[in-house]
Parts: sequence; C-alpha cells; structure tokens
Amino acid sequence: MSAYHPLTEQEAIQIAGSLEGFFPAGAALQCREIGDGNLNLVFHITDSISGKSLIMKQALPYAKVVGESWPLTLDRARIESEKLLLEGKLAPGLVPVVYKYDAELALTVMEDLSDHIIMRQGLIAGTRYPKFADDISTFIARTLFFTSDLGMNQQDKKMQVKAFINPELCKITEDLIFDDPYTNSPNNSFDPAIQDAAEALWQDNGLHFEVALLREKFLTNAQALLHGDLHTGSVFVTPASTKVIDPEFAYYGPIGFDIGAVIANLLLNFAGQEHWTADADQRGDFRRYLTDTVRDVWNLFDKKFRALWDEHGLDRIASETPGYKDYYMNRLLQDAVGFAGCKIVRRIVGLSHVIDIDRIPDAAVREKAQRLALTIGTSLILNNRKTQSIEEVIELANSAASK
Ligand SMILES: Nc1ncnc2c1ncn2[C@@H]1O[C@H](COP(=O)(O)OP(=O)(O)O)[C@@H](O)[C@H]1O
Ligand SMILES: CSC[C@H]1O[C@H](OP(=O)(O)O)[C@H](O)[C@@H]1O
Repeated sequence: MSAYHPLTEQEAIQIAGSLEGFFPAGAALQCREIGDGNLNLVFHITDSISGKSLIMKQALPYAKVVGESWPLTLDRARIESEKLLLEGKLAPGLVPVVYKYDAELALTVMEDLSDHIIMRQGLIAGTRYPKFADDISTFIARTLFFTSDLGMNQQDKKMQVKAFINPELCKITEDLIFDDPYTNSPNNSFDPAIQDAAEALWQDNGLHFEVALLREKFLTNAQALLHGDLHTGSVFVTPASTKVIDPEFAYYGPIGFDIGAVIANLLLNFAGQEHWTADADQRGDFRRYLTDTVRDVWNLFDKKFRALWDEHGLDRIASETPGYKDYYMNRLLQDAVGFAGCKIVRRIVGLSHVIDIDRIPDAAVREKAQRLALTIGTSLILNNRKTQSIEEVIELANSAASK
C-alpha cells in the first residue's frame, strides 16, 4: 500500500490497525472521512471497544476545493508534520501530538481532538473562550521568537529557511490574498449584491499601494517560521484548552502575518454578528468580547515576545540598542494590522470564504455583514503604517459597526 494514492476508508483502517502499540488487539475499527477544509483528506478512526481514536490526514496531489486542474505538491504533508513537531516542542500542549508521518503516502497520523470544537464554529454558536487569548499569544510568541534571528542560531535558521521553503503554498497566498481581490480575477468569488464594493477595490490606487507593500513583505521578509494560515478554522478550542492545527502553509515570513490572521478572523466573526446575535444588546456584548480578545491577543503577545527577547535574545546589537525593541514591536503591530485587513478582504471577495459570513441566511443581513467586513478590512490596510496602538484597531471596528 506504500505507493502514493488517495486512501479509501478501508485502507485507512488497515494502516491504523498496523500502527504498533496504538490500538489494542481485537480492536473494532471504524473510519469516516471528515475533511471539511479546502485541500486534504482527513480520516477519523475509532475503536468502538476501547474508545481509542486517532486522525490520519492525507494530502491530495491537487487542491480539493478546485479539483485536479489545480495540482499541488504532496511535500506540504512533510512541512505540516515537521512544523507540528517543532510547534509541539516550542509550545507544548498547544498542538496535536504527531504519532507518525508517512512520506510515501503524504500522511500524518495525529491525536484526535474531537473533544474540542473548531473555534469558528464555537464563535458562531456564541461561545466564549477565556483561555484562548493567553494560549494563542503563547503559541505565536514562542513559535515565532524561537525560530527568528532574535531567538535561534542565525546559521541554523538559514538551514531551517531552506527546509521550510514552501513555494506552491506561498503562491496560493500571494495570489488569493495579495493580488486577486484587487483586480477582476477569475479566481474571485463574491455576492452579486456587493459588485460595486468589489469594483471599488479594483480601482483604489491608495489601497493597491499598501497591499503591494504588504505583499512585498510576505514575499521577502524571512523573519520567523510562520504557521501561515492561522485562522479560526485552524484552531480547536474548549473553554479550557486551545490546540492549533493545519500548518501546511508554514514558511519563513513576516511575523505580523500570523498575528494578523488571528485578528482578521475575530473581526470577520465580529462582522458576522449582524446575524449570529439577533438581539442588539447581546450583539454589542459579544462584539465587545471579540474586541477584548483582539486587544488581549496583541497585548499578551507583545508582553511575552518582549520577555522572551529579554531572557533569551541572541542578537547582541538588536538586544542592547536602546529603542530598537520598541521600534521592532511597533512594526510588528503595523504589519499585523495590514495583514489582518488583507485577510478580511480576501474572505469577502476572493476564493474561499468563511462561514461566519456565508452562512448568514438572510440576503440583506449577509450583505450588511459583507460590507461591514470590507469597511473594516480596507480601513486596516489603509491605516496600517500609521497604527501606534491596538486600541486604534478596536475603535476602527466599533466605528464601522456603528454606521
Ligand atoms: N487532529 C484533529 N482532530 C480532530 N479533527 C481534526 C483534526 N485535524 C483535522 N480535523 C478535522 O478535519 C477538518 C479539516 O482539517 P484541516 O487540517 O483544517 O484540513 P485542510 O488542510 O484540508 O484545511 C477540521 O476542520 C476538523 O474538523
Ligand atoms: C485553494 S486553497 C484556499 C485557502 O484554503 C486554505 O485554507 P484551509 O487549508 O484552512 O482550508 C488557505 O486559507 C487557502 O488560502
């Protein structure tokens, strides 16, 4: 069974049964393919006798959401499994345990997190996650600091840049996030009701200037080893636990991209609250929870990253020069704000949307949410290089929602 081919559920059961020491003898294995993402197969395998379970994620040689006309490297499975293992060391407890990686089959066998819920679904259901800001800020601060030139041997880092070169997955981001939404691209997909708003994006040269600068950073700034796709669909949560999955877009890029992804997806849910919380007072409360989370994520990240730098900084001149740390952190904030804006805009007019907005059943409410998201996204992009505090992001979202 070792030559690559997409597995059937029966084959997945056979492989799971042959994993040494995982399932007890006589296990009654059952399997369901549960992949709901854009790219891969995900098999959930359980033993109905012992209750033990695991996940097997297999890369397809094309982008599942589009089909075989969009070929995609299987090497992304290696990148995902290696990144998960590294994240497990740098941020223990915040990612699933990897049991096995099979290069031939582009297959990662990992811990089953079905006792958690995908955060996007949890937020849509109106659940609050009190541990999330603390956990995700630990995850991003530690995984980014210890893979950057500030926190690891700079020669080793260059070798790590090489190991995580991920050109095909980066190209998806470069096109879908930093190009298509700003032109009449065949990849775009949006509600006809917001045609005017989409066309306005195509014609706004001031916006294009900022997006071109952010795109340049994504293309060239090998600051740290990113997760690369840190949206709320890549985070499993319970009120007491956070687990980050799906790092197949990992590569060496600008730190603000991961932070911006978290902020963007909290604000997409903020826009979607036009529907998800019908009562106006309760909607205000949930939106406040979301903006409080945005504030906490940034402030905790800032505090933890600075503390890691103080304690473990390896770059003498970066650590000792007065003012450099403040300048660096402010630049990260500005980058995060700009990238958050780009990530919001792509989810409204580009390929691959989010259910926080698309599942709003009433067309007029959905249109309102889409326009609100676009106002927030474009304002973040236009203001990114002026931003001095996370409070400005929150004010901007609240002011857009109050109109
Ligand atoms: N470790 C896991 N435990 C339980 N379910 C998982 C796990 N990993 C993935 N899944 C399920 O599979 C879905 C798709 O996984 P994901 O890694 O996001 O795939 P893709 O790369 O195709 O987006 C998730 O939304 C989740 O429902
Ligand atoms: C053609 S890939 C589109 C989109 O899908 C990825 O998300 P996920 O793997 O979580 O489904 C990524 O965000 C890409 O931009």
